[in-house]
Amino acid sequence: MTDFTDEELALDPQFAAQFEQGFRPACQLYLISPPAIDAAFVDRLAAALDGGRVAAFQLRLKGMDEDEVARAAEPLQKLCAERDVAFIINDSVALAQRLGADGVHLGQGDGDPKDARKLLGPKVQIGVTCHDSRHLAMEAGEAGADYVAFGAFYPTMTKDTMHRPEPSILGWWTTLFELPCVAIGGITADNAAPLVAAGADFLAVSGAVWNHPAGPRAGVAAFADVLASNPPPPRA
Ligand SMILES: Cc1ncc(COP(=O)(O)OP(=O)(O)O)c(N)n1
Ligand SMILES: Cc1nc(C(=O)O)sc1CCOP(=O)(O)O
Ligand SMILES: [Mg+2]
Repeated sequence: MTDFTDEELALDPQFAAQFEQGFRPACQLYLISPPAIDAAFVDRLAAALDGGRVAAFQLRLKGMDEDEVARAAEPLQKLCAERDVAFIINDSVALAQRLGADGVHLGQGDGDPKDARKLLGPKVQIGVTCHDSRHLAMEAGEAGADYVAFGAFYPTMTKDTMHRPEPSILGWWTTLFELPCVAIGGITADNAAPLVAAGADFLAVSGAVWNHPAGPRAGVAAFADVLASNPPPPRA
C-alpha cells in the first residue's frame, strides 16, 4: 500500500525513469468485509480473492467484542497471508497490534495516527478517513498516515454517511502529494471509472462484492475488468 521508496526506484533505473515521466501504478481493489460474518465467511473471502487481484482486505465488524473479532480474524488473516493480500483491522490499534495485522484503518474518532505509529512501528500501514476534507487529508499526511481515504463518493447501504466528495478531490490530492489515496462509499463496477480517472490509487469496496448477484468471485472479477480497462491518469 505504500508508495515507492527511493531505494526501490534506485533498484530499477528503467522503472525510475518511467516514474519520473509520469508513470503511475494502476488503481487497485481494497476489499472491506461485510458488516457481519459467520464461520463460512472464509470460503466467501477465498472465492472473492479468486476473482482477481485484491491488494488489501479490511476486517470491519462494528460493535463486536474484540476477543470475538480476534477469533474471527484468525482464518481470514491466514488466507490473506497465503494470497499476498494486506490484512487491515478497522478502528482498533490495540487489536491490530495483538494480531500482528499489516495495517489499521482509523476514522477521525478512532485515535491519533501519531500514537498508532508509536505503538505499531514503521512497517504497519496506517490509513485515515478524511471524508471530503483537504484539510483532514493534509493533517493525516503530516501525522504519518500511509494512505488517506475520501468518501462517501456514492450513496451506500453499508453505513450512514454525511460527506459526499467530488471525484476532483482525488485529482487534487494526487497532483500535490505522492501518498496514496483511497476512494470509498457506494462504489460499484458501473460507477468506478470516474474515480479511477480522477486518480484514486485504491477503490475500497464492500457491498458491490459481497452482494453481487453472481457471488463475490464475480464481484471482484467485475472490478478487475474495470481496473484493467481504465488506466490511471499520468502523475502531474
Ligand atoms: C478504507 C476506509 N475508508 C474509510 C473508512 C471509514 O472509517 P470510519 O470513518 O472510522 O468509519 P467506520 O468504518 O469505522 O464505520 C474505512 N473503514 N475504511
Ligand atoms: C466503511 C465506509 N466508510 C465510508 C466513508 O465514507 O468513510 S463509506 C463506507 C461503506 C463502504 O461500503 P460500500 O462499498 O458497501 O459502500
Ligand atoms: Mg472507524
